Amino acid sequence: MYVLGIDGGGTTTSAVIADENGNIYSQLIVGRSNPTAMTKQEFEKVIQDVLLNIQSQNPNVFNELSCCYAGMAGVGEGNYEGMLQHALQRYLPSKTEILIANDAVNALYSGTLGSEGIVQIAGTGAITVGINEQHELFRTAGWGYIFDDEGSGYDLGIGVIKAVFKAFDGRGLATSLTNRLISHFNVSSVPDIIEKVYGGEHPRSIIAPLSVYAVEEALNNDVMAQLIIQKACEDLFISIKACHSKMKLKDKETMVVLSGGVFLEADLFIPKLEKLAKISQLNISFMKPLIPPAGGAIIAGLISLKAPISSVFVRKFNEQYKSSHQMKKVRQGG
Ligand SMILES: Nc1ncnc2c1ncn2[C@@H]1O[C@H](COP(=O)(O)OP(=O)(O)OP(=O)(O)O)[C@@H](O)[C@H]1O
Repeated sequence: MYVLGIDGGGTTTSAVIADENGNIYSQLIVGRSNPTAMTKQEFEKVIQDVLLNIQSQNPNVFNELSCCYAGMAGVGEGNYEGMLQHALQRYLPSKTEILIANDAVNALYSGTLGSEGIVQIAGTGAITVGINEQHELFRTAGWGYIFDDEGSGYDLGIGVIKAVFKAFDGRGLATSLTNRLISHFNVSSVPDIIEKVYGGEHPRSIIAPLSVYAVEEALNNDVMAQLIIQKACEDLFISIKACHSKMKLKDKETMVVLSGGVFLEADLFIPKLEKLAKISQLNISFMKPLIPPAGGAIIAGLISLKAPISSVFVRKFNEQYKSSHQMKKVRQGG
């Protein structure tokens, strides 16, 4: 049984054709496909490019697709499902079932492999989404970087800049983050950072990448960086707890999947989150994703087809899946 899984996000769109054993037949990673942040024409063009490319890699398998599961950013927030359905229908075989959902479903199933649970996404932004056995979605946080998105890459980046300026003034402890920012922005003094932050691209794209310094310097035992990470964990936990309460899970054991760039070093976050869960007496466990989000879309598609998922799925899928870095090397002939 062949499923096309699409994971459409604010930065990249990943599409994969796979079967219930985790064998991959076509794969592609392109730029963003968030209908809330692009014109209808731009969005339709991305979908067209994705489907034509995926088809050209393996036309025979493409023609036999049982299902296309598209988990896309922005779905559920506006009236985009119709537009997406229409765009997909144009290029897919007529017998292929089309299912559309929010990309949080992909992220959750990349860890739980189809079971209910909560996914805490922390990339450039941060949002908590719970999905129960009835496939109902519960959302907390993630209302935008200006006043929300606590625990996101942007939020950590703001924490880094604040710590550096406070240390400069003597309002805060000296921190190794200062040298990291001076070298990142290639400036000679802390005040020179201001022009770099205000003078260029969108502040999100300048500030969010600084989150990596909070993580790295926390691992290097810098006190200020550790405080930034601790605060992020506390904020993220408040959102997880609120989502858990909305889902009315009570004492039922619940998995929380940590997904997104901020959690690349998940082991820094997990013990802190576990401690907070223990204090709150919540029966939740935190886990890293087992497969990429596009694999989560394949799982969701297989579940809707009531196809059994093989015990070798995760291993085979991970062996055959190429990261965006590997895909780039293939395109460059490396
Ligand atoms: N090693 C790292 N340590 C800490 N933060 C990181 C690291 N790598 C990436 N990030 C953060 O994650 C962000 C990228 O996240 P991700 O790739 O999950 O998706 P995104 O599409 O940009 O975000 P979103 O899900 O909010 O749309 C970066 O902007 C940065 O803030």
